[in-house]
Amino acid sequence: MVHSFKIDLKGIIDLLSNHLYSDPSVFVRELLQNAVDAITARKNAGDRFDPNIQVTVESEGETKRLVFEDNGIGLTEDEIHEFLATIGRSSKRISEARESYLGQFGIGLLSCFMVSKEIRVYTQSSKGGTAACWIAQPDGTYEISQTNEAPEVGTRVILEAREDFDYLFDFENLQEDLFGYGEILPYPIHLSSGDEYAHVNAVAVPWVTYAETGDPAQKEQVLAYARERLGLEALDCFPLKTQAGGVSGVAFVLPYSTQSNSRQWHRVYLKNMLLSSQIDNLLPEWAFFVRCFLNVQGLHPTASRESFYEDELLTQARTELNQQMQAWIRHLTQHDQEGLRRLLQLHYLPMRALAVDNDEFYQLLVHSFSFETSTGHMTLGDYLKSNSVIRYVTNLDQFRQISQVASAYGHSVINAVYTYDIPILRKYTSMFGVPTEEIDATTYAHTLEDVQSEGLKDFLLLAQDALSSLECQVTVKKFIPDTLPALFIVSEVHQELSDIEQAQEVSDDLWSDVLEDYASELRSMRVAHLHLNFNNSLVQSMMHAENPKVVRRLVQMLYVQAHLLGHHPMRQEELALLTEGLQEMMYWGLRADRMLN
Ligand SMILES: Nc1ncnc2c1ncn2[C@@H]1O[C@H](COP(=O)(O)OP(=O)(O)OP(=O)(O)O)[C@@H](O)[C@H]1O
Repeated sequence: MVHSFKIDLKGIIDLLSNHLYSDPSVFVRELLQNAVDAITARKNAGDRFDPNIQVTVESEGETKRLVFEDNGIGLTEDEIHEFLATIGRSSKRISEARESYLGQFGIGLLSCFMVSKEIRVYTQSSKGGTAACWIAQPDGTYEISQTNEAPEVGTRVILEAREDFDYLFDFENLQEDLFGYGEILPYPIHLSSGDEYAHVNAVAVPWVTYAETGDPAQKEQVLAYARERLGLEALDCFPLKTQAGGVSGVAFVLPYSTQSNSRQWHRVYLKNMLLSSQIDNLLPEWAFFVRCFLNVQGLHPTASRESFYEDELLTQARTELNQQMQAWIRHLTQHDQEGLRRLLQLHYLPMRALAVDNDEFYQLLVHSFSFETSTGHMTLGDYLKSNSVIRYVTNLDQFRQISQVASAYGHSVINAVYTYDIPILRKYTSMFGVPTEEIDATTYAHTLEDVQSEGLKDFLLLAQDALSSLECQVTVKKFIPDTLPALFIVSEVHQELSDIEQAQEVSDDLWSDVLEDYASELRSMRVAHLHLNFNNSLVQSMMHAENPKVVRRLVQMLYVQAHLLGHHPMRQEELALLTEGLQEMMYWGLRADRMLN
């Protein structure tokens, strides 16, 4: 035996009116949507008329009454029974022109029970016949009668505010809601309450026309709208338009930085009526740096109207939007370098993160990413114009140590210490075949030209002795610039040793002893190098100086100077050398002065 489900009418009405929506003010949306659909239906039927929506608030003692009137198609008595009074039945779903309507589920009107004890409808069909009055109760009963209070053609819905919701019938609240949902509707919405009146959607919205025409001359107006209406000082804006789903709108480039994983909420209208300002499944995931205003004609909203169904059409629309956003970035790379620079500067990290993950994006942007190099700040594109190998260091100290010498040799080295620098540079090899080379200051120093000379032996012994307490090896090499007397290169181990020694200086005895074991192990590795520059005139004079005491002091001072130039932390040893050395040199200066006079 086949049975049919039974329905608890009261329960269903309660569910559909009180528990489907998160916000009671959606009744305004449902009434507005019905008025718009009724106007569309009358137009579809070929009637010529001036569409109009009139909302009036009347007060009677403490009670507030909302009168919502349209001059749309209206309903005959039969249609009232069939559509208005049949839950889940919609005239719009069965219409041939169903795509032109906003509603489809046949439940929206029930949302009025959230705020009103009854729903009263006066309606006159454009097809003629007698006008009818329908009064519905939340228990599922209704009365129907003839009336002479209906509009000439159209429908008037009357709600009486429940006490706890009468604030929703305030002029300001209604104006805000009607404006929010209907700002870009092409039909006039008039609101009046006592002496107050507003033509809610009187002002044309510039982004809607800009989205249609794409006319750059309108851009300033659109940006001004964002500034004044939304408080958004957008960096830029550009139009978006898709075939699939009939999306058209504008993307505003955000003036503040965002996370690459933070999805933006976009304000989306369906057939000119606000669907939601929190739609997040229409734009590609990487659209974190824009906020979009979109008007959609042909995508399918979910029943709660909080998002769109994930169907083929939505996928296609998303693909088109993705391509258009990429095209905009490509346009920047080709025609608006300044705009691109601002965009990359502001959304520095997320743009780089995106490029690492997304090949298309990488190809689009990698040449515009800017890096610090030993020859100044430049984009990777400019770097590659004069470098066939991408050389980079991954440590700031190393960068400081070698950048001076590298530049003099015509090598440009990239300082790749910031987040995503390394993966971005390495990816270049796999994408474009240009080799990358990670450079370490120690190995770089080995490429400097050695000086082989027996005569240097004594000098080197003396110099080495001058630095005996500093775990530093002295060599003589030839390098440019000639003006640079010495280069101090520290390996990672030495760096570690310095850190330990600094920690020892501020530790108590016990802890300092514990650290000492480790420090002495590292000390035995002797991993810091002072490379004296054979090309430098001061070094030349020093090598030929007669007095070993002078040579020792000069070596020590060059050590301290090179140490400082490399931005290495000064330990007590270096500070002591600096103080003693300066004093001694001042003393020598004074003595020389005395001898001359
Ligand atoms: N202002 C109106 N003018 C003419 N007909 C109306 C009006 N309001 C409601 N109706 C009729 O009542 C039916 C039910 O309306 P209701 O708002 O409950 O659902 P819907 O608009 O069809 O769909 P949805 O639940 O998706 O909003 C509509 O299909 C329409 O036939």
